[in-house]
Amino acid sequence: MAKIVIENASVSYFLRKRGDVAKSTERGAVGAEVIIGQRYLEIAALKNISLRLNDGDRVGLIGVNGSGKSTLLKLCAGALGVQSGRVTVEGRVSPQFALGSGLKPKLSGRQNTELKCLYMGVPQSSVGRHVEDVKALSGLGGYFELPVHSYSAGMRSRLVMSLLRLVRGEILIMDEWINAVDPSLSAAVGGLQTQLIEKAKILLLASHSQRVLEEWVDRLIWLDHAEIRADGSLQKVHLEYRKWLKTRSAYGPVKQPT
Ligand SMILES: Nc1ncnc2c1ncn2[C@@H]1O[C@H](COP(=O)(O)OP(=O)(O)OP(=O)(O)O)[C@@H](O)[C@H]1O
Repeated sequence: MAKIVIENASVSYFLRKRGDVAKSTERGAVGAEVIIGQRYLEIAALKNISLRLNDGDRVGLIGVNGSGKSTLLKLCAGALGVQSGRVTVEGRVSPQFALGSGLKPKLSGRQNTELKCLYMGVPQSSVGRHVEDVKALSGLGGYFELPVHSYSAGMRSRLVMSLLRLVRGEILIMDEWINAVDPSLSAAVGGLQTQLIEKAKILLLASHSQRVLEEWVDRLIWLDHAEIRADGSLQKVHLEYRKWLKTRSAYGPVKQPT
């Protein structure tokens, strides 16, 4: 049995105060509230979040930029602690969203893949096989042995997408859908993603794409300014979200009704 239970959890990021901090509390169209403390600026990324994900759940996360989606994914993946509240995770977590982050530009595709194997908990005895699998899927050929800083943007994407080979676990946590660079790879990676999602006991997926959400989830959680604004069926919550988007400006605070 896999489950995630979050009880009244709050997460803040803290930044050292520098310069004219008063301006940093100005409200824009995106992001969490910035609070001026004695020595630090506090960004309140999640406030009093409670939610429960059970075996079989296929859940999407939506919300405008900076509403807290990635922070919630990190919390569920055990990559962040809470300031208050409690998080209980039962089952092995696969944080797919972390695949592209932390690539070392000076290391080769092969060396980066070996490091990711360690991070993803691949047993030592099968690292070699997994690295060869990633190389084959990537189609990078000899470039797999060259430093990542020498790759084109598309080649880098190929490496990142091929790292999907290393993902395993009961709870699949995915950030924005990876956009494939060319059709030959997208078919292979798409197939791999489908297999992973079908095998997963719980899927938690943050995406701005209605098409992606409709394909994979049936429950939707809408985050707004660090809080859960709605949690329900995909159709109902997406409709509410779209209506709400029309009432606000993309550049500044919410429009006043005329
Ligand atoms: N490492 C960090 N240090 C400081 N603040 C951070 C950090 N990561 C996120 N934040 C802040 O926390 C808030 C929530 O960010 P988060 O990345 O969770 O949002 P998001 O909904 O995933 O956004 P997006 O759709 O743009 O990816 C934002 O206000 C952001 O500025």
